[in-house]
Amino acid sequence: MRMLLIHSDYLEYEVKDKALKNPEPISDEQRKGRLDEVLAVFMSVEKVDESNPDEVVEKAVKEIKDVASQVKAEKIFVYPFAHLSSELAKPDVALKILQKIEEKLKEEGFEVKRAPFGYYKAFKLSCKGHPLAELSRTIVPSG
Ligand SMILES: Nc1ncnc2c1ncn2[C@@H]1O[C@H](COS(=O)(=O)NC(=O)[C@@H](N)CO)[C@@H](O)[C@H]1O
Repeated sequence: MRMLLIHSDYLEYEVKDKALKNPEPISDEQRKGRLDEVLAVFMSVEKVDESNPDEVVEKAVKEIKDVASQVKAEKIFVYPFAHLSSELAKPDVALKILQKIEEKLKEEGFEVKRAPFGYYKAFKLSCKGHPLAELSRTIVPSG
């Protein structure tokens, strides 16, 4: 999994067209979303992650928690992003992993939003620009 973490004043998105034949079903209220004072995490789930999704979820949550505590972010935006890797996992596996990451981060007490999966989306992002505001992480299952 490849992650790009941007500590932001805000991230907002608006769903446009379908990018997959069968994107994740969403409600009308999920067509737009915004969080302020947020750690935006753009994530590409990779083929290699399919071998041990649970381990990837665990490692990703640990990394995100670590960065969130360093930048003192209490809100996380989980953003599916297919452009950080050329070895993408299948959409059904990717969605499950992203949903689990969202769930675990909520259990950890963060306010979390997840952008809809399988859609083209317009988005606006305001990066804070401090030294830790732009980070990337690569996570691979050990087994
Ligand atoms: N492995 C993945 N990791 C993260 N997001 C993904 C992944 N696969 C699909 N998506 C989601 O599905 C959308 C489209 O995926 S894509 O790889 O860009 N495009 C395709 O798969 C093409 N078959 C259709 O355009 C992405 O914008 C993202 O929302």
